[in-house]
Amino acid sequence: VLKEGRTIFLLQQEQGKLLLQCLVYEKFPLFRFLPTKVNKRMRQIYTEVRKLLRGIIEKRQRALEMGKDWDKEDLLGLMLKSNLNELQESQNSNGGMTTEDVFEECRLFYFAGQETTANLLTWTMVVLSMHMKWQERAREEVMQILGKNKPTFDDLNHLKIVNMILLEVLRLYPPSLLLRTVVKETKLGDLCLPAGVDLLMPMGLVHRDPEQWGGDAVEFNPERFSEGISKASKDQVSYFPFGYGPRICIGQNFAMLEAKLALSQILQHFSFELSSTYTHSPTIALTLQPKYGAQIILHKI
Ligand code: HEM
Repeated sequence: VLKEGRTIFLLQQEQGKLLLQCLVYEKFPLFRFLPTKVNKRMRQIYTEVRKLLRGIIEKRQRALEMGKDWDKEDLLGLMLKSNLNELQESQNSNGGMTTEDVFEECRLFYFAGQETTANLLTWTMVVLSMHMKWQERAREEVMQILGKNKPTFDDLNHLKIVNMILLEVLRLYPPSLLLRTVVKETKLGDLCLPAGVDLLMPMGLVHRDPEQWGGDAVEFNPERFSEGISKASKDQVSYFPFGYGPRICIGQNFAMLEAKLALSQILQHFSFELSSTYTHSPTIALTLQPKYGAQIILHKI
């Protein structure tokens, strides 16, 4: 599954890049049906990912039906088990999710969880290279709590400075876009938004609004999160790197845990600085990315 998972990540990454070339479809919707190179490759990737994921799902489904693997508590297992339980309880073949539904959920999880978390880590490395004082503070905390040991779940929850740093990076460099489509005519303040309009939440602007964050709004200052998220800005709704409301990121705790796990191990073993070839140019390309890459030099410690 690990090997298939890696292939799925690579294919979806390529799919994301191709998707950027499809923005023209907004203006020319019929383009999406033409047999262009991009369209053909996108369809090919979809089919390949579908085959790989369905293979993983069906294999697990068969194992569960034979009474095996009920103790595996991963996401796929949870979805399939709850599904089988529901089907048994409702005695109704329409209850529960279909294999196709489970496939779509898995595809979404692969897509939503990969580049976002990778970007958070990338920007954290960039910003900590620009602010050596914070890199040292983070390393001190990591060494005090973990020494050179492998982090446990409990250890990661005690990393307060690292947590503040990640929250501040998510404020200044939120990886994800937040889009909404107006479904019926809506009045918003003085604006009248007609149905069908696409909205892009200006997360980056709200996260840097001096009225909310104070005079140092554009500066990197993790200290502002020292008393938690709710005390960092004037209104709590000014901070939404993981979205807001009922569709808030379901993977947010997992993402923070992954980032802490990776960052703490990097800090344990390396100090790092920016290469002179680095050019700071955050660019939105599905996620917020360093336009010219993030060239970082690591020194073993
Ligand atoms: C730093 C990392 C991450 C950021 C910044 C992020 C951000 C977001 C945002 C802003 C949304 C809301 C989208 C909307 O309302 O339109 C979202 C949704 C979602 N995220 Fe994340 N995410 C991250 C990591 C993850 C991870 C690691 C996973 C899974 C393992 C994940 C799975 C999902 C899923 C499944 C949704 C859709 C939830 C729904 O519609 O109910 N995300 N994410």
